[in-house]
Amino acid sequence: MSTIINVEHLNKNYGQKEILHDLNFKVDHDQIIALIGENGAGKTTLINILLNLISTNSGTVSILDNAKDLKERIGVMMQSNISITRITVKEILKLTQSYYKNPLPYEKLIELANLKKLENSKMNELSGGQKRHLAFALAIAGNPDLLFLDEPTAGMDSQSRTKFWQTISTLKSQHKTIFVTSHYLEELETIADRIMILQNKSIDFDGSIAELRSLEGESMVEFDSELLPDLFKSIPDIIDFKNIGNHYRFTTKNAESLMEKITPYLNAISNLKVQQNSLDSLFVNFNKGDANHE
Ligand SMILES: Nc1ncnc2c1ncn2[C@@H]1O[C@H](COP(=O)(O)OP(=O)(O)OP(=O)(O)O)[C@@H](O)[C@H]1O
Repeated sequence: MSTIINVEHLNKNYGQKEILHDLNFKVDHDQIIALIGENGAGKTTLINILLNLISTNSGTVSILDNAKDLKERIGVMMQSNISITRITVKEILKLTQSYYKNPLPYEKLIELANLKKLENSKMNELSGGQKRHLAFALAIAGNPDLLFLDEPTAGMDSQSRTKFWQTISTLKSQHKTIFVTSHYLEELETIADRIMILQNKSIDFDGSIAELRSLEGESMVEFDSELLPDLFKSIPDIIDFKNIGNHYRFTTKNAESLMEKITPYLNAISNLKVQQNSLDSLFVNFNKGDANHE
């Protein structure tokens, strides 16, 4: 099978400012890739380069092996909402479908994008969240193989977000490849096959969430105790330790060995909580580790 995205030695500057430095990665079929990074890290810049909307300073980018029908096979939902016009949702979707050889059937399209109740609304009458639904519908109208989603759920209510990610899951099961950026890391956590962390101008981490956990800590253990913090200092495999007043919080690679260590003190411990580390805290730890290494 061909490679969906292939990036080699990609460099990008805006004027004197270097944004991306020597990026190298490949994306294969049927994957959901989450590109995460702080504001200004360069995520949108990278997507714009992949879409050939802006140029690189050097390096090569190939999408779908530069197929002749490339435009037909890519769907895009950018951060900014579509411009406002007075035509209806149905009219713009039908028009967009007409540009493609094998568009999604109209009924399927409005169902997937959650637009059934809005098909006769004029575009300029849609709310911010509803415009995101429409932007998504326009992105998938052509039944693309590769979908770029830049902050897709920004402005959507929580029910819509849940439905949106279910739809993304369905699309993946239909062999679509999805490249998504979002600051809502808890949403990406369950859906992404692969996490790419963009920081310091390069891809600093590229792997599964399980791999990120093995690097940055499987679990978070929290409890309240009157005991002195020194008692807890010799516990192995601790990645991060916080003690505020009576509250203790450990990020650990090995929750079992931590539990063994604290078992003798269980009488003096309350509100014990053990949970798998979230993508949010993994990302924070990753950033912290990176800052410490600088
Ligand atoms: N056209 C431009 N000209 C000059 N600098 C730009 C331009 N577009 C973006 N930048 C700068 O490039 C950097 C990366 O911006 P980019 O929009 O790619 O970040 P991002 O990771 O998508 O951020 P966010 O999470 O806030 O959307 C930022 O410092 C931004 O100010």
